[in-house]
Amino acid sequence: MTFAPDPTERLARARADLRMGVPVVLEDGLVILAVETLTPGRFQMLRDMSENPLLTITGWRAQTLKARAYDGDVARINLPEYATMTWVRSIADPADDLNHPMKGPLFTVRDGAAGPHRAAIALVKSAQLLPAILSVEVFDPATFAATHDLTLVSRSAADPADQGALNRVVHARLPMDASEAGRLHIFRPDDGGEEHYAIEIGHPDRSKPVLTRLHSACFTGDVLGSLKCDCGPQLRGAMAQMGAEGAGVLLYLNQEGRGIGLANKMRAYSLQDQGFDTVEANHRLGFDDDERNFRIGADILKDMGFSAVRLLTNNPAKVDKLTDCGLTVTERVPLKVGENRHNTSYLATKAAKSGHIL
Ligand SMILES: Nc1nc2c(ncn2[C@@H]2O[C@H](COP(=O)(O)OP(=O)(O)OP(=O)(O)O)[C@@H](O)[C@H]2O)c(=O)[nH]1
Ligand SMILES: [Zn+2]
Repeated sequence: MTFAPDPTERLARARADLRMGVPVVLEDGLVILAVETLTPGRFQMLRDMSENPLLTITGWRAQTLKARAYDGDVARINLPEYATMTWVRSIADPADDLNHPMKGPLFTVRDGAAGPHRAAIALVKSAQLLPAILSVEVFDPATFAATHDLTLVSRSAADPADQGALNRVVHARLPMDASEAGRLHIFRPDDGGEEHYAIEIGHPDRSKPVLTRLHSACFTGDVLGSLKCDCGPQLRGAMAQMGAEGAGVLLYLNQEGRGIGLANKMRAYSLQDQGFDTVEANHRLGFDDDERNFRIGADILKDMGFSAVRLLTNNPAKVDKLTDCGLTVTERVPLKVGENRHNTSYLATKAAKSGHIL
């Protein structure tokens, strides 16, 4: 027995380090730095360490930059001699793409293992940073990490499919506008990631399908009343329906911006102001159109004793994911509220490209 953190527990440290610009060491023998938080001092140290540092971006970002992605979902680019911090940043961040479209030629690497780079990209994504990393290889990663007091993580721990289990923390009574018979439950993952919430309304019968909503956090829509999406009215509409029926469960999942985080969502909004739609903006940033993991929702529902749901959604992917996770979705209940002149094209894009039912 030891007090030392296990590989899953070390993930939270690794995410915090990367967000501060501190390198992280992968057990496969890679020292990585997030491009978004790169500092001049550490950039220089990385260059001094190796003749050939690599800059890894996602396949989506490579597509925008017209770079070859031999590894499919990631592209490992040789860091050119002339690369400055500004140049590296411009590879990761599309903010200025339209003014400076030509950044290459970019030489993508074919040899060597892509797996550790894929894990590194998953790690910076889970830290809600731009999906781009700089790396150098080290021969003895454990000694290197110990010598420099860096966090050492295993590739399997960084795999998002292998995320930590959720634990119940507490629940308490919460009277609300939608229903005075409300309870708020808090769930905490054991990998130090975001907490998620379940709002239980009334006393749903566990032996029958429960009216359910999987709501993804949207600070702009839920709190600020943004008109760019339909989240705020959907949140309140779902709660009102549960209140009217006397029972229901709303999962408030902290997966802001379809899982890319608020800062990246605002980067996507800037790109949308340049004329790209919600899906294209995610891709130009290097993300998939939807980075959420709905298994979290399924795990919470099961933990609360529910096995069958009537799901309030216009998104068939949510139905499929819950079904894949062993829940029975007896009905998809449409939730069509909050359309306005600012979000018509956003909703149309979700219907055309993401399979949403209008
Ligand atoms: N990346 C990105 N995220 C967005 C954008 N607009 C809204 N979001 C996020 O999208 C999520 C909203 O999704 P939900 O309403 O839960 O689900 P949905 O997939 O639209 O399906 P419904 O159940 O039909 O509402 C929230 O996390 C928002 O923050 C955008 O333009 N870009
Ligand atoms: Zn929203």
